[in-house]
Amino acid sequence: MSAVVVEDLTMRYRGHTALNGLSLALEPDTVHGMLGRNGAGKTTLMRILTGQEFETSGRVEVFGQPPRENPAVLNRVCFIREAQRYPSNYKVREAFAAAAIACRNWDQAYADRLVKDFELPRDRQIKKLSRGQLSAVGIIIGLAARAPLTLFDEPYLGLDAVARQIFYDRLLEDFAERPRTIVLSTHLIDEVADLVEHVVLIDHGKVLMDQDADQLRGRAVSVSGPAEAVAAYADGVPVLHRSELGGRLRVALAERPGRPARDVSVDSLTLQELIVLTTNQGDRK
Ligand SMILES: Nc1ncnc2c1ncn2[C@@H]1O[C@H](COP(=O)(O)OP(=O)(O)OP(=O)(O)O)[C@@H](O)[C@H]1O
Repeated sequence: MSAVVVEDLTMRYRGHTALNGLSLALEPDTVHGMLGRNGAGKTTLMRILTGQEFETSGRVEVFGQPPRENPAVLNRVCFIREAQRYPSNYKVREAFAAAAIACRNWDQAYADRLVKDFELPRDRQIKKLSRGQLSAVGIIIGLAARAPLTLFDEPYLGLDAVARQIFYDRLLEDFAERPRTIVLSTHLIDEVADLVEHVVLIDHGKVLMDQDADQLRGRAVSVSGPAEAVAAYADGVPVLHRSELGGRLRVALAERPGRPARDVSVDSLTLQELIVLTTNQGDRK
């Protein structure tokens, strides 16, 4: 059974459609990357999945039930947002104490290890933390909560590269021992390219791409060379982008067609390049 099923989901705010007939199924025990441009609808979708917002229309099920005002679902969900707020006078350790009460699967020993990894000052007031330290608080709560559905919405604003790597490493280690359904929304696509198992690309409130990462890795290519040779090589394959200069042609292809001629060069596209090209192509339609 899918962990999340969304069918024809629409969310309209006054005068604006944030989700526009979006359909999606997320497999359980998988790390999903949720990608898309600013304003694509990612946060709105996550807010609906976690019962913080109610859809205008459509079907939403999390673990087989609608999340709306449903403790049986919401007790199994943890949502960490970019600008997570805590009561302003809380100290770091008090935020964790509150999370321990709210989260059924909370692992305090694991939270303590993560506090050391991120070098967080436990006794400091949350409002005095640096931007990155504040993000680390959310990440620790999201990991130590061990919720069956954990959603991280751009969780690492201000977090330095070392701390981001600690997050990715701990997430993978913990996921290997305790598989659960994780949704990670991020704009740092290449950083998470090896971490995510499944990629969902949202654009203008719809799903533009919904694929296993393994199928995407190394599949899309950039091809360049003499225009005629490249055109012959690319024949019949979906073209994501095309540019021609002085008899030389460069195309980005959604799939690698096979062995190229000797004067045609073929390079793999990164996940980020593929996402950008696919989004641009979607926007042109
Ligand atoms: N409460 C609201 N009232 C009106 N419009 C809203 C509201 N919340 C979100 N929107 C609009 O809905 C669209 C989707 O917003 P959303 O926050 O879901 O995007 P996002 O994909 O998470 O973007 P980002 O990557 O910038 O965080 C945006 O155009 C946003 O301005």
